[in-house]
Amino acid sequence: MAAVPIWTDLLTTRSALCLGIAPSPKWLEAWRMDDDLDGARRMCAVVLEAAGERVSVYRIQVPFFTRFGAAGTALLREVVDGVHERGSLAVLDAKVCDADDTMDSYADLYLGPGSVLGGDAVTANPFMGFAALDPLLRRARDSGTLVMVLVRTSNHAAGGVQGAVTGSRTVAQRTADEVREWNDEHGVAAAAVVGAAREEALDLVARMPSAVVELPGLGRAGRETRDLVAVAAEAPGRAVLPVTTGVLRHGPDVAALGASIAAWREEIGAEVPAC
Ligand SMILES: O=c1ccn([C@@H]2O[C@H](COP(=O)(O)O)[C@@H](O)[C@H]2O)c(=O)[nH]1
Repeated sequence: MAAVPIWTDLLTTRSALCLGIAPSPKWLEAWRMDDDLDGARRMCAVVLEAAGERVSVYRIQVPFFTRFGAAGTALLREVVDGVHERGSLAVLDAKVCDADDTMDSYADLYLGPGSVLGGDAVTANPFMGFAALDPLLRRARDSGTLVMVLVRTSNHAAGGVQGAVTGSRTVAQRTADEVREWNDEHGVAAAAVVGAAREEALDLVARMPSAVVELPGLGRAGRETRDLVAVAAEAPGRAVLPVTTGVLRHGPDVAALGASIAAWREEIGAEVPAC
């Protein structure tokens, strides 16, 4: 079964670059903007103006909006609408984790045009067991959206849990296999976050042949762009390469941000083959 067509179309025609939108206290201070709702609104407007239609996907950090309460949630919806006006897709990075009908309520909040926030994907944590994600995955499938399951994250503490061996596989490998099985059985709605180093990432991506895979790490110290591009090359039309720090550090100047986005596109685009 193939990856979701709209994702493949955008990832191949616009490049695999995904831009992070993160109106955090840290970035608002660095951009000399007030750490309040107006500051967050200004920052998002600058990011969207600089990137325009040059990125296929925006990864929006949900807590940096919801920390402002109901008004922050409304701003988040405005930003999702702005992403859609640019013909791009919005990943809502909320890392949800729960079970049963609680997951349905997360779908009501995050997934699809009829939801509160209108996202095209939401990130989800499988720590309660992969089967606990099922209600969210079904809602994603029925709304043409994706659940990006944390298969292997890039933070330093992740290895202790995700690298632990259960039977003959690591937890990350087992989760990757569960992503594949879900897509094979129910239709493609399970995507994956794979923030591992090159060899481990290659193995995990190969285990999920139909899944969209987000490969974090671009622009981070200690991560080589060529390694990420090599992994993305094994997942043509379904690899998403997010960058946040590597672009936002050039802000708030719109031209400098735009130049950085163009440079990242070139750096990854030339080497990621189309389908
Ligand atoms: O494995 C993961 C998955 C998500 N994140 C998130 O990324 C941002 C940092 O983005 P950069 O593009 O690296 O600047 C961070 O806020 C996490 O929420 C991650 O770090 N690792």
